Amino acid sequence: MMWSTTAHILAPSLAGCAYFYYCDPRGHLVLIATLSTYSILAVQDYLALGSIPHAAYHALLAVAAQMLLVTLAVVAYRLSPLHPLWKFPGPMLERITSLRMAYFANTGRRTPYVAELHEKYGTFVRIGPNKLSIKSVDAIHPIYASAQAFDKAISYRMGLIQNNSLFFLRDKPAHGRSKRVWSGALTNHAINQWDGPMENRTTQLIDCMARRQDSSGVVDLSTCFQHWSFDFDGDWALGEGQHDSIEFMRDGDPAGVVESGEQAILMLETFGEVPALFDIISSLPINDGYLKLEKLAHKELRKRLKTDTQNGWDLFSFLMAQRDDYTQAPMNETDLHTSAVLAFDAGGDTTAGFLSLTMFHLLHNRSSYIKLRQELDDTFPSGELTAEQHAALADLPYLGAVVNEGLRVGAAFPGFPRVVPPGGALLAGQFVPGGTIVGVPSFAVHTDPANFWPEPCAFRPERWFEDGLGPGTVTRREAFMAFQFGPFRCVGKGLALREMHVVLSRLLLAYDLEFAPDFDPEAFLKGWSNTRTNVIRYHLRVQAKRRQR
Ligand code: HEM
Repeated sequence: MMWSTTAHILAPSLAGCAYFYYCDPRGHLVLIATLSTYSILAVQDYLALGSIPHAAYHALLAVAAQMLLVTLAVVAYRLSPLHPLWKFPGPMLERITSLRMAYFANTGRRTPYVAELHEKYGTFVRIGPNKLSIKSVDAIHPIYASAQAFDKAISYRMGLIQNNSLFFLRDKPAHGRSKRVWSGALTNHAINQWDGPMENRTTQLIDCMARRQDSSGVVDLSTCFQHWSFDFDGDWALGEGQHDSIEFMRDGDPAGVVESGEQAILMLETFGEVPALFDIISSLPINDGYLKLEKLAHKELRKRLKTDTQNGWDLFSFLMAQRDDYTQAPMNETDLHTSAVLAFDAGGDTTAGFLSLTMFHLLHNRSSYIKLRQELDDTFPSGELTAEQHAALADLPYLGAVVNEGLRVGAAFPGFPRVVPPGGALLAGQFVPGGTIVGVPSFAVHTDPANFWPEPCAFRPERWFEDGLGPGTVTRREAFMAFQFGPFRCVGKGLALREMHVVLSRLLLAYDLEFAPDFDPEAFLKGWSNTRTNVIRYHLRVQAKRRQR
């Protein structure tokens, strides 16, 4: 009896340890194996003892003992010198589990926490059992930008949900094919086609702000930016006039679609830290709240797929053309659907967040605001900025510096996770074993005095000019990671910059803006968290007065 009990506990425990050691554990398989083991043990005990409560209880004890043994073995291994990442420093808890990092990702604390860990431990920090954060510009090129840039890590796997849209593709050839299609929709020539709709949408934004002002002229600018961004994204992704339920500047967003998109990203980031748990969570029926954006995108896409407009400049004209191109792997309905959601998540929320942050810093640093307004007034003395003039905004030096600086202080991504190829790699002077997940934390790099000096944490657009903050100004452009580098870099960079240039310029030409009288800048900064996109919990509220000319 004793021998058989020991075998019941030890054999599955050893199998469990071997699985955890050799494989990337899939949560649902672990769950199924545990439940199966429990059932087998319970049936065996029932056949031997003839009592259901006893059999259930004994099996529970045996499975609990197995889980305890596996957990102890895994913890011992992760802390031991046998672990390949043994030599790298990091907090004890992160060496054992990624659960705390997942919690911080969920609460928006992950970015500052990783930056604090680098302050304490230096360039390399073990921030997960098999994960290193490397705060070094030297690591950017080999990990992200080189011809042999590393693959995306399993953090980009959405549990059991199938998602073959560009951002989630980890297979390089498939990713490359998809990227070519998206890139076609985002060339300079393609972006220029959107100047007209962008001009219309920005005129709507100016009117929308006027409509939403309260009696003292105060308006929630963060919400206006979100609505502008989703409306324009709808045009760009699905075609102008093709999405009548994504008109948030006109109709508002009573269903909370924008927030639902943020929630979905939060879920992805949280469980991206513990992909095995994502396998389980993603197979459960989840709260509908996360799916509002998905459902809306799906509804609009179904309508879009029925139209004949395949020769436009919108993303779906390109994606549908690829679907009909039989030299490529076919895009099915699910792929198109996930691409529509990606267009809103990657394009809408990101730009809106950066617009809020950049405008906040401009209003907080009045001299920068005045300099930018002067540059715009000198260039557009009538106060009018037409669609044909959009592209030329890229040549305005102070506007460019303001946008770069907004992206530098706001790009709080905690590190885009990639996998070191088999055989390992030399990164920032240290050998890192194959299979390790690595990332360079952009916020820590962007605020490192070695890369941006003086006042690395302050919003100072002048730093983007030579010696702009005095002799010895350090501005290492190779450390500027806002759009990432290499094969997985942001495909929407050109469009995002155009959007930021146009919206900021039109707003400063149209309005005199300042913080609302009761607006608290500290609360804004406290309420800002980065989960991948910037989440602004305490919205930017401004007093806006139409400028007279
Ligand atoms: C200020 C605005 C934006 C910023 C700072 C930004 C930044 C980024 C970054 C850092 C990545 C790499 C993410 C990673 O490796 O995990 C990325 C990827 C991506 N971005 Fe953007 N983005 C912005 C706007 C946009 C816009 C407007 C679009 C679409 C029109 C877009 C579409 C995408 C897509 C599809 C990817 C995935 C690319 C791939 O996997 O190859 N982004 N973005």
